[in-house]
Amino acid sequence: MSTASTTAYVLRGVRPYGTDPVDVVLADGVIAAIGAAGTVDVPEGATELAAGDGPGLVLLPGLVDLHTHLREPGREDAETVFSGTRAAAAGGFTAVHAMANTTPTQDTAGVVEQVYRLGQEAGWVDVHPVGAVTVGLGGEKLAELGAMADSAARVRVFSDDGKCVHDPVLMRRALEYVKAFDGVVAQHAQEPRLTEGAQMNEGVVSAQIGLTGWPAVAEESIIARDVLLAEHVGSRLHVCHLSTAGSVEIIRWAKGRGIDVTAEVTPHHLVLTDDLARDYDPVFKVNPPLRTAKDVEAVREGLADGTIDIVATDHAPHPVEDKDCEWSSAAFGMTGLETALSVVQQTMVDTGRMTWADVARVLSENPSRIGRITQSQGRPVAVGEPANLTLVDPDAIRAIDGRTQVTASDNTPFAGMELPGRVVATFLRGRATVLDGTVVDGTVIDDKNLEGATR
Ligand SMILES: NC(=O)N[C@@H](CC(=O)O)C(=O)O
Ligand SMILES: [Zn+2]
Ligand SMILES: [Zn+2]
Repeated sequence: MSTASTTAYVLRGVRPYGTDPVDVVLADGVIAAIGAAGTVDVPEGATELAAGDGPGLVLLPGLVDLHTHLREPGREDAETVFSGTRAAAAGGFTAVHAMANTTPTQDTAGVVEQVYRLGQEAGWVDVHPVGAVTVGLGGEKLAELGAMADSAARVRVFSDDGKCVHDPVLMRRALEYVKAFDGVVAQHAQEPRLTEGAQMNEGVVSAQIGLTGWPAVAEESIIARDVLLAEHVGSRLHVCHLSTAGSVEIIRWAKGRGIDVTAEVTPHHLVLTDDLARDYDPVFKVNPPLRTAKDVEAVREGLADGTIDIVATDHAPHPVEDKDCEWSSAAFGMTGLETALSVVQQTMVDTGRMTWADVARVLSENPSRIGRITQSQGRPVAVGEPANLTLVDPDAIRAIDGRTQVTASDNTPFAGMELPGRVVATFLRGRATVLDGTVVDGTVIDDKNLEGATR
């Protein structure tokens, strides 16, 4: 049962991709009309959303996250499918890919279908489970990739994220296997031997404060190996959370050679540096680690010039007891769903390096394409298209506070900072999941996901 399509909306004076103001009508789950003020037919009883004073709200295709940790099953104390997807809607997302490092692992058709159904029941965003590459993320035996692909969850993205698929033979087999169903292997690029006991980026800061370093080469050597493997077997590779200047160079080289590789950067790697580790506050402990200012500049440049295809949150919620402890025993990871768009605005749009159309590309169109969900998500803001939309106020300034975020965990590295931009409304197939910057509770099972088996 879906409550979609019952309410019609007219968005007055909004700017698709940041262009000139128009009125946009949403009805029956689709974009019914777009036109100059006063020129479009507004269905009777439609709810009006006005852009207010100033330059007006920016209308984007609903955001798509290729890398979200929802923690269910297994760590419901950190997040559930419900709480994590509610946070995603608050952040402007209409679809997320749920990473496989759950307990039990998302390595069978049964577990991915369970997560897929939980996503439908929650109804906040489309949930696309990622399948594990190896059984239990153990790195020894390929999981049932085909069964997950054929399941109701229709898995296309496979990853042992949290762990690297280190065995080159297994990585090769996985790349070969996923070709049969147009899948992609998303690699967490971390050479395990080079990162034993690693706590933060290896560099000046780690030497000064006495923490074991995670060298850039541990990431870069795996990426270099994997792009060559992908070329050798003619398969598609995706690189998770790329974080170093050298990694950007390797991807640029690989794309120049025609290798079918895509890459993501997280919001935190676009702005934060390893200097933040100096106070030993584990909120800044993450994998891969925060790097240097030079790396931050390189990933921004790579994102602007298209070397890096997408921004993915790597939303990694952890309960207080796993983060509020000594640095060396704290968990790796930070939340990101509710701050991602603001960080991209601050680092890329407000600096003049990207347009809002570019934001739509890196946060919606490209992740949809990589995840093979282009029937339903990352589609143009155009008449007849499904009304998966995000309405942003770029002039708002928000003070970030982990305790008031929608996610069940409060480990945001942006706590205490002010960030530009606020998600005013999010629509999933024409149904508002967020209005006036607040999530709309009382949603019900949404089984209209066109990519799923239940269409
Ligand atoms: N990014 C992190 O630091 N942690 C992730 C795992 C991962 O993305 O590698 C997690 O699951 O907590
Ligand atoms: Zn990872
Ligand atoms: Zn991750």
